[in-house]
Amino acid sequence: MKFLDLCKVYIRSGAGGGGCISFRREKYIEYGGPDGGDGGSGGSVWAEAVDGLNTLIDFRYQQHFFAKNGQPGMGKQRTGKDGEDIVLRVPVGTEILDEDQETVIADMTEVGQRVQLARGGNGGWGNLHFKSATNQAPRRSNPGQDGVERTLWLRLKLIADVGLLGLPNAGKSTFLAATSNARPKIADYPFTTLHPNLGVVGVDNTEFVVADIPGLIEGASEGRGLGDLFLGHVERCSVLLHLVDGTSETVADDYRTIIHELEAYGGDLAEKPRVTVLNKIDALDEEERAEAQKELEKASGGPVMLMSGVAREGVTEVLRALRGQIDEDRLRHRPVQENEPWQP
Ligand SMILES: Nc1nc2c(ncn2[C@@H]2O[C@H](COP(=O)(O)OP(=O)(O)OP(=O)(O)O)[C@@H](O)[C@H]2O)c(=O)[nH]1
Repeated sequence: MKFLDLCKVYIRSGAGGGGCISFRREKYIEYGGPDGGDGGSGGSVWAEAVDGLNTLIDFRYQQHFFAKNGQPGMGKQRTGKDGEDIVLRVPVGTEILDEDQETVIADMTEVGQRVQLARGGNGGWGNLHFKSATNQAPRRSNPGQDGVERTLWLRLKLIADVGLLGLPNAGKSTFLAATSNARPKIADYPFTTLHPNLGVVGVDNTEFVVADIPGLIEGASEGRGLGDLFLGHVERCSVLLHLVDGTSETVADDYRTIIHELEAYGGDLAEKPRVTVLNKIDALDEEERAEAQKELEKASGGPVMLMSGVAREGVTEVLRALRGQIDEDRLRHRPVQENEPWQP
């Protein structure tokens, strides 16, 4: 799965078709009046934010978007055909920038949002339009208006759906590398992850974005360690994935350390839906698994899933659980639709 967050596109709207000069010619009718039709309009170029996309990869394969010109007008008062519009389908969170890469033309933040990037040229008037009391046989028509050509940049700012939490060495980078396109550094020492890594994760033909947050340590919310810097990113996630290292002697304490940090940070972080996972179960036998799971369930007061990022055991189940939470969150935050019955 590839992932791209900046790309250049060339767009051009269609020119309008020219107006037509023509006169009615029929048997037994002398001096038939003007009957030249107008040109059709050129196609416009639009951008539309759509659901279910989270990369700009398609724009690597196609960068040119030229709408068709309008057709010229014709005799017998026939108007030329309009050029068809072109729509660039972009993921939600895409910014459209001018050629300078600085001026933001549009920020596509909502599904269905549509912005016109280049307007198609108007069609020219045919000579029928120029008929007047003093000029019954005008030999005049207008050319169509030119199309507009632009170079634009698309920049995708992904907002992570899932924030990965856990003490240093809990296996966050390993999980992200195993499930997504992200290639984080993995090492057997704390704080391998210095910047949040974003990865697009796929499960059951849907995708979502996971952000790896550098290991939280005690006191991170007061600015110690690196964690605090990145808690801000977690704030916008709809669900948190909390990984606990199953090989630790102190799983319950490890769990609480993170929860305390979340509470200390404030906002609604601690109230966010969470999926709690006991990781590295490949290194535990049956009995140790059960014991650690029980301990963690007691500490968290909720269900605990078992997983091994390395052996890929239980990974799909965890991804499905996350997907479920993301969907629930979307339903909760969805704007009320028109005509939707009110529900208390
Ligand atoms: N046995 C076992 N080891 C694992 C598993 N997942 C990760 N590890 C090991 O645990 C160590 C730390 O893994 P990372 O993925 O770097 O942990 P992290 O939570 O991202 O660590 P930081 O980036 O430092 O916060 C590495 O040596 C991994 O090989 C697992 O499922 N089973």
